[in-house]
Amino acid sequence: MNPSLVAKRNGTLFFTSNGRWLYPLFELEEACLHSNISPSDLCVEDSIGGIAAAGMMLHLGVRDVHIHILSRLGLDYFRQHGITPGWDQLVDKISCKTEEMLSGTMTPEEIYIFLKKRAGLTGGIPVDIEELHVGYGRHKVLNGLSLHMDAGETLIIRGSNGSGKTTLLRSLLGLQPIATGSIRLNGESIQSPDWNKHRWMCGYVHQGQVTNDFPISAREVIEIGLSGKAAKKEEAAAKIEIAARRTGAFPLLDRPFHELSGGEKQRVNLARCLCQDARLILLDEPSSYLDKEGRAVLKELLEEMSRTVIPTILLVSHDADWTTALGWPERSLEGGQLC
Ligand SMILES: Nc1ncnc2c1ncn2[C@@H]1O[C@H](COP(=O)(O)OP(=O)(O)OP(=O)(O)O)[C@@H](O)[C@H]1O
Repeated sequence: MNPSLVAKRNGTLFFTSNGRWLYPLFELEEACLHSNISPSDLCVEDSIGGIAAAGMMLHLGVRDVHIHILSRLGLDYFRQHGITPGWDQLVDKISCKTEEMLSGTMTPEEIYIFLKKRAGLTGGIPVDIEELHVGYGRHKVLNGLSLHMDAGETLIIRGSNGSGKTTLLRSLLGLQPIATGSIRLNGESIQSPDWNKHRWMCGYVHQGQVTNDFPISAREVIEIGLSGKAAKKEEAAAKIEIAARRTGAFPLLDRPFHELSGGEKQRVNLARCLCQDARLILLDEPSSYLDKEGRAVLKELLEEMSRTVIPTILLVSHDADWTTALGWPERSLEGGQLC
C-alpha cells in the first residue's frame, strides 16, 4: 500500500504515514517538533488534498508540496498564499465533510485550530451543565442553568454584581454544593468519587482580591500547580520558571505571596494554572488589578494558549473593553440562567 503522506529532506526520507484524513499532517507536525526540523525544509507529498490540507500545510510552514489528487479550492488557497503546489490530477472538489465546512476566507491558523478541534487533538475537555440549581440557603443563585462547551472552546460570561458568576465557577470546581442538576466534565460527573483523580484538569484563577496571609513564596504557590507531577526537582524548577516567565511573574518568585499586589498575585496564580497543565481553565475577573501592560500580557497569553494547547477556557469578567478585544463568544448570566 502506498503511504498517504511522505516527507523528504534533501531527497532523504524523513517521515511517512499511512494514516487517514488529516492525521498524517498532525503526525508530521509532531515529528518535526521532536526532531527540531523545520517543515519549510521538507518536500511533502500527499495523496489527496484540498483546502483543509492546504491550510494545515501553510500553517506548518511547508513550502514544497505535491498532491496527487488536488481540489481546485485547495489549489486556489495555496496560490492565494504564494505557493504553487504540484499535482497529478486536479478535481473540482474532494468529497469530504470537513472540506465543505471550510472557506477560503479563513486564515491558515484558523483552519489549523478548526482541524485540531475536529480531530479531537485539543488540550481541552468538554463541559456539560444541565439544569443546574445552586443557592445559599434560601437564596437561589443558579436557577436551571445549562451550558455545553466543546473541548477547546472559549467563552466569556458577563453578568451584573451578584448574578452568580463566581458561584458558577465554584460549582464547576466542585466547591459549591449542587441542589439539583448535573455537571459533567470530560464526560464524567464531578459528583462521582472518581472525579477526585481528575481534579487537576481544572485550573482556577480567582478574583484578585482574595487574600492569603500564609507565609508562602510566589514560587511555592506556582509549585502547587505541579502537585507532584514533575518527577525530578530540576524538572519542577524549570517548569515553574517557564510558567513564571510566560505570565511576567518571574521577578516575583522569591517574594512572599501575601506581600504581592493584586495584579502581581494574578500573574502568579496564572503561572500556577499553566504549571498544572489544566484542561479546563476557569478565570474569575482575571484582568482586575492588572495594569495596562498586565492586561496586554494576559490577553497575549490567552490567545497563545487557545492557538497552541487549546484548553477549554471559561472566563467571567466585567471588563468589557478588554474581553471585547479577545473576540471570544460571550453570554450573559441573568436570573440564574445563561442568555
Ligand atoms: N458564601 C455565601 N453565602 C451566602 N451568599 C453568598 C455567598 N457567596 C455568594 N453569595 C451570594 O450569591 C450571589 C451570587 O454571588 P457571586 O459571588 O456568585 O456573584 P458574582 O456574579 O460573581 O458577583 P461579582 O460580579 O460581584 O463578583 C450574591 O447575591 C452573593 O451575595
